[in-house]
Amino acid sequence: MAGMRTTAVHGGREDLGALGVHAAPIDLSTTYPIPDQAAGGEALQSFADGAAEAASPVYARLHNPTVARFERALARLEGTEQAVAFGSGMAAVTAVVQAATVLRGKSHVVAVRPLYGGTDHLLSSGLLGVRTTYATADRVADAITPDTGLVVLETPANPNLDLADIAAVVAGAGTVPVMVDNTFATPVLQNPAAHGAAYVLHSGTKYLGGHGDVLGGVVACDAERAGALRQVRIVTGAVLHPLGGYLMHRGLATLPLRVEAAQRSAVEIARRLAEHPAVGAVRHPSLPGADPAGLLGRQLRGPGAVLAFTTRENPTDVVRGLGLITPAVSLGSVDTLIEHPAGLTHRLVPSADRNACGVPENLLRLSVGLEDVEDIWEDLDKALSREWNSCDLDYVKASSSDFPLSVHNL
Ligand code: MET
Repeated sequence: MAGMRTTAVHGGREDLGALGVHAAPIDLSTTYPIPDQAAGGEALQSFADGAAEAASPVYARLHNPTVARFERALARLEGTEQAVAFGSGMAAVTAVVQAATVLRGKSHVVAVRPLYGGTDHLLSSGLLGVRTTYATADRVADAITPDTGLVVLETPANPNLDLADIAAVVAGAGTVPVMVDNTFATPVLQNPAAHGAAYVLHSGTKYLGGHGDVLGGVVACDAERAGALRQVRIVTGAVLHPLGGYLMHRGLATLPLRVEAAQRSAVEIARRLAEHPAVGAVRHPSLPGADPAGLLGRQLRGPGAVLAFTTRENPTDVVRGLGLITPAVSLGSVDTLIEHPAGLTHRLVPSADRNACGVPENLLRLSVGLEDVEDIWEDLDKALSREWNSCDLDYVKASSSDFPLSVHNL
């Protein structure tokens, strides 16, 4: 079997030699000529029934060959039979919830916090017609009811890098399928399907695209579940644009190298932040005590390149003092990004719920990019030291206990 880097480069390119091209073709057709109306009707019916391919794509909402290449490549990296791409990560989450609940006559979801704030908000809003019970990873079994259609887990978690044992959550879920958001780890560092996850979700906007210029989502799973996801995608129209499919497919070729390089810098930045007097707690799987269940090496092949830390001063003032690092949501881009979860990515999660799952007001999330590590550190150190030098020492003493790292409520 080919190695990860080889699969990343060659996945979805199997037919290019026969086509006589080197770069994957981009098919922008919205509709396809159907000389034989009956055959076109049969193809349409096949897609409506969930087929991955048919004699003609018929219409771009049903199938797109460029997007299908990206899907095949991602499925190979995740070790699943198939993958289904969507116009955004949130469209992908929505389709999984719809396929696992409404399509199966269920209306209850169990979710482990923290999750990306948009996912948390979607699940708690009731917009999709489901009720959600939030449980800690070790209490999932207690929250399951006969009406539960899906368990939702993100590990490493957005934004605080909490780690969960996927196989243990799958065991707790019993016959209920588990969706794991694998956006932070990428298939380079973790393959949740190998640990029993039924759906492996990515916001492709992050590491898969990798350059901050494409919005998309993708779900890797078995062929049967992929068929149901395609049925949902066809009816709801939550498709990925072919240019998005092309860019995410292209991004996969360099994914292992980008993740490995950013991860090396993140380990160093995490170590230095942990010693900085202006920093409270640092969350990164590489740090001592961050992986009590011993998941590194068993489930997670590396700690990744996203970290989080609390500041002893106002976090927005720290961000204001940065010059090189980009103040922005999202992650997994070539440049280092920093954001304030309580104010941005997790703003729509009630503050009491945020605090209960280890996302305090003074937490900053850092997605370490591909710059020289010394330049990233110089920028961070300067911004942190400026705040530290001007801060009130009484305040520092009073807040030195930091935040409870692993306090969650059912
Ligand atoms: C609109 S908030 C955004 C995006 C992204 N999912 C993140 O965690 O940063």
